[in-house]
Amino acid sequence: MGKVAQLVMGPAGSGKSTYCRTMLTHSQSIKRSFHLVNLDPAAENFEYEPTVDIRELITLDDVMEELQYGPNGGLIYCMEFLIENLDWFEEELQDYEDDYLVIDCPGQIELYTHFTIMRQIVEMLQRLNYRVCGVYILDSQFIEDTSKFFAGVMSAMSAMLQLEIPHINVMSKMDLVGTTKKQSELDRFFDVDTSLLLEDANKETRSKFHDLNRALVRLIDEYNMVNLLPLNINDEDSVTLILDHIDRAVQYGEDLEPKEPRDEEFEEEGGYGEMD
Ligand SMILES: Nc1nc2c(ncn2[C@@H]2O[C@H](COP(=O)(O)OP(=O)(O)OP(=O)(O)O)[C@@H](O)[C@H]2O)c(=O)[nH]1
Ligand SMILES: [Mg+2]
Repeated sequence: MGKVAQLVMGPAGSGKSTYCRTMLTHSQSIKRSFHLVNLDPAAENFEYEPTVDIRELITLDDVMEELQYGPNGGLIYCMEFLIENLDWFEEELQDYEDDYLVIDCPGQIELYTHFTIMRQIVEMLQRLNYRVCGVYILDSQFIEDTSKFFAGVMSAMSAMLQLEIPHINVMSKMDLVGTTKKQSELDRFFDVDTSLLLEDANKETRSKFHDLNRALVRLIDEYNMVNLLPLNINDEDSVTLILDHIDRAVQYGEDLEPKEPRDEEFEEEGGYGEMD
């Protein structure tokens, strides 16, 4: 089946760790074996024990205490330390020959805009024959207004351009907007109609910014940022849909041989009717 890794990125607090937890729960219900990899040196508790954990190499608390770094500088220090010790990471991954990783990343936006750290991690995974899919999590507050939406989309786009891997964007915390926004307002962002976006953006900004709005909308059109998938952690279908997109992006399972059912399984399951 080959090796697959979801690299879960996004701004601080956007719901990356919750997404990873939701994916792991989902994987159990569909009987796939996913491994959680934690790359956040400041992470606290996990419901699922990470299979690989950067905190075994370095923790943010130690860096802040011993080197007197602040939290943001300290985090970048930790990630650079990981890059200097990529052989540690490689060794930790060696045991997993044919596997599926869900990699929880830190929320420092700098990692996705101008540092090359994530790119180096992707290159290492590719060297180990992982097919990597970028999963960029934006939370639903980014659809509160058009300028926030632009800001979110720009950050997702910079990650996408920097990493050059199959990429999907997920809008998390949709359970929080369900009741407050009308479906027609939501469609504007999910099934992006850029002319409506431009209209809204122009209403929200002074006229000297209208050219900029037009340029941003054109960029969204050209890079096909329309692909924003809603995640409602209480709705299994939304998780299934996201995983389907990722499967297609990394061509998961395309190299699988069709399986013959064993006789007893076949009978228990009631013949061909129940097979998947
Ligand atoms: N209602 C709701 N709350 C969520 C959802 N996803 C995350 N949260 C909450 O948002 C906060 C941040 O979620 P995390 O999953 O820790 O976000 P993160 O992106 O991993 O955060 P950092 O690692 O600190 O960057 C927590 O209080 C979560 O409980 C969601 O889908 N719905
Ligand atoms: Mg987190």
